[in-house]
Amino acid sequence: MQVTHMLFLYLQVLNPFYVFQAFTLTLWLSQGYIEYSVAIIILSIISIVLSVYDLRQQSVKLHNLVEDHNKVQVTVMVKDKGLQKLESHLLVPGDTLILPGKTSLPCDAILIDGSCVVTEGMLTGESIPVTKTPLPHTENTVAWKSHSLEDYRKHVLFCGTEVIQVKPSGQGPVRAVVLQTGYNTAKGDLVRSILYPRPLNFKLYNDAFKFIVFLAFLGIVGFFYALGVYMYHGVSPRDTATMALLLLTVTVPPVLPAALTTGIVYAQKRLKKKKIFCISPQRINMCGQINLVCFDKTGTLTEDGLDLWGTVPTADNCFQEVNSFASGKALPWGPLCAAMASCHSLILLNGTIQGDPLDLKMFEGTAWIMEDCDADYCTFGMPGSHIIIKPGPKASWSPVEAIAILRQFPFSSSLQRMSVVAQVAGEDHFHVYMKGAPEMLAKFCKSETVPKNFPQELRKYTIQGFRVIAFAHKGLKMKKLSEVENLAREKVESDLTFLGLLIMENRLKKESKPVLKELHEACIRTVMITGDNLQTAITVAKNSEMIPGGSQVILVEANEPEDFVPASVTWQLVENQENGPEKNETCVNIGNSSVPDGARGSCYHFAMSGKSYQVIFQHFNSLLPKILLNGTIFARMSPGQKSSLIEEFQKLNYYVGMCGDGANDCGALKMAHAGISLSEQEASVASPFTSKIANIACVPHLIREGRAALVSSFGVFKYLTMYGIIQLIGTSLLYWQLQLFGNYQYLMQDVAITLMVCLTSKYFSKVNSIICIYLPMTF
Ligand SMILES: Nc1ncnc2c1ncn2[C@@H]1O[C@H](COP(=O)(O)OP(=O)(O)OP(=O)(O)O)[C@@H](O)[C@H]1O
Repeated sequence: MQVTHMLFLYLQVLNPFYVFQAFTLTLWLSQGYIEYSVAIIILSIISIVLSVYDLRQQSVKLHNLVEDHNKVQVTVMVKDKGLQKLESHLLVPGDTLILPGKTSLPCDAILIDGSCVVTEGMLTGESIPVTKTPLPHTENTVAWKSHSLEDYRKHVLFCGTEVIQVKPSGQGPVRAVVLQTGYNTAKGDLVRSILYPRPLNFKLYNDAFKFIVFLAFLGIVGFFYALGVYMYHGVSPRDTATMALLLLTVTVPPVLPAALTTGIVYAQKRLKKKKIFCISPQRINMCGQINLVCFDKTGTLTEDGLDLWGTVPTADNCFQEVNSFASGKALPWGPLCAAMASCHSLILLNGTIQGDPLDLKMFEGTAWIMEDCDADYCTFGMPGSHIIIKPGPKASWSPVEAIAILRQFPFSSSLQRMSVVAQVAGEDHFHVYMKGAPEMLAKFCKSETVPKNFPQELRKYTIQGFRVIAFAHKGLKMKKLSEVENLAREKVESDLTFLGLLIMENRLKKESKPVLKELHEACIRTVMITGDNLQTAITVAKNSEMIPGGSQVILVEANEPEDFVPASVTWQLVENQENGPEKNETCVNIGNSSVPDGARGSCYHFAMSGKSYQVIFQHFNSLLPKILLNGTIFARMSPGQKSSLIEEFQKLNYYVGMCGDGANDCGALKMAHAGISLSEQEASVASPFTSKIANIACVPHLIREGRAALVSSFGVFKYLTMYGIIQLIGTSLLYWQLQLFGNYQYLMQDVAITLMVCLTSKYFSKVNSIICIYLPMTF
């Protein structure tokens, strides 16, 4: 919807504050305050024009963001008529779209034939290519969304995203069926949440409103006082009424509501210079109130491009020697090397390999190369239109000439794993390779293939802060590609053989430590919410001093109820973990839930996994707030759990900031009072704030500017209300003598003094560091 200038003007003039002002001006004009009234009319016109211009700018920006994808030409398949070109706004759910190549998607659609690679940066802020696969053809009658569980997003092309590559299947062009259009799309939903944000319970606005009501009450008292005085002196009823109404208007300065937004305008300009963009300026004031900031780990606190450290293969169910990458030797050939070379969702785009930074690093580590399937390989008996990988010149010797990646079951944060089906050149059967979070992957492996010392080996690396990925494999007995194409994910991801671990360095960004220190000094709590391993998260938190040296970490583990055993929570000091789980452990059962005595000091930090969080959320809801008061590390959290945690913090009256970089943080970014997405995309609807500089230094900048805006709005508000009360008292005293302030006195007070205070507020609101202050939010 395009909102015109005239509509904005109309809405602005009908604003109760301008209606009140019109009433006041009429009164003043009737009293002969000509110069003063003219000055106020000029100021009001300037103020209305500026706000209309500002609103229109915001609306045009948002409109362009929405409209860009609405004006494309699309090709649809029409029954009995073949292919037809039409304007994208004519699409309706159920149309069959043909995707010829690079294009912007004007609607949400489900892929039914062929696969394609898209960038979803506009929706998620993350600009890495994502592979979309067609909806599998299954015979059952279950709705496709419930059938594919969380995986369904892998088949859906979202409006506003860009298709950068299409891969037709053997059966014709890439086809998708339109699911939703316009405001009903996922993007429309996000835009709606910007236009009509969730009402935020902001104390400043609530208190300001209460104070205005109080001033209005004072005005009414003044009104009756004036009536009394003028009637007592026998003044005509008409003049008495005018004088009484005049006193009523004196108390509430008409510029009051505008004063609350002055700071925001200046703060937004300063943020832009620091490459922090904002699509919801009302949130800036709220940033000043933030007293808890949640951080995602990978890509936010730590570097995105991880460095390879080593691999630990298994043989005969035992871990072997570590192959270190630092030695410079090529990774020796073996099943683990084959898995690393083939289990990823990288794509070849204009000759360069692109995709998830983790996948990129891992593939580089194998020194294999990637090619699109060409005639050569098809002569090997390999099917066409798939990615082919083969040993590069620097790779170690391998008996395998090439591997074709035939099917991908892409990675998702909630699944914590991905798998591929591949075929080795010259072989007539297929292989499944899987990689993912070690704890998750072990669940899909045959237990006898997982080394007995798996937990200890994993802990050995995670305790050093490494990021660990595990690999597994199985052979598929099928002979035909068509059988592979119809395989369900559950069938592929079962009974695997554990292959080993890949260990990656997880280096802190250089800005992380000083920023966390600054936040601590300002008494702002910091919390880590990550999808990574719990021990890795604890180590990173210690290294970054999110958990200061000398503090103790208590591991909270909660177990689901089983048959006759109720749900339980166990507490364990991380330092005591080596002593074995039996020792130093306290069990707390339902009905007897309490936080251990030792944990009440602030130098204790609770750490828990997403699984434990879920159990506590469901079975120990009254215990949750107590844990959250000292909870600092939340690991292996799914995207849904991340946003639920933010909501729980908000219930404890925290003003929560969230800083994240990936698609798995989107829900949490939207839920927080101030979500900051680290993204190269300026125009993203993923969160209210976007920082183009990919480190957490934007957090103190934003809090500082928020506080500056808040302090200046509050200062101007205080000044104006004080000024209103002084004017009420002054006028009341003069009324006693049946006198009034002169025209020029009002002119000086209202225009010269008040206007100056509002306009120069930007100079007294600039702060250079966040200090530990308690902002004056109540009167
Ligand atoms: N491309 C991938 N393929 C397979 N497994 C992966 C991949 N990327 C991450 N993982 C595994 O899944 C886990 C969860 O990933 P997720 O992206 O949710 O969080 P993260 O990147 O580890 O951390 P953060 O939430 O701090 O960004 C990771 O810890 C890792 O073990």
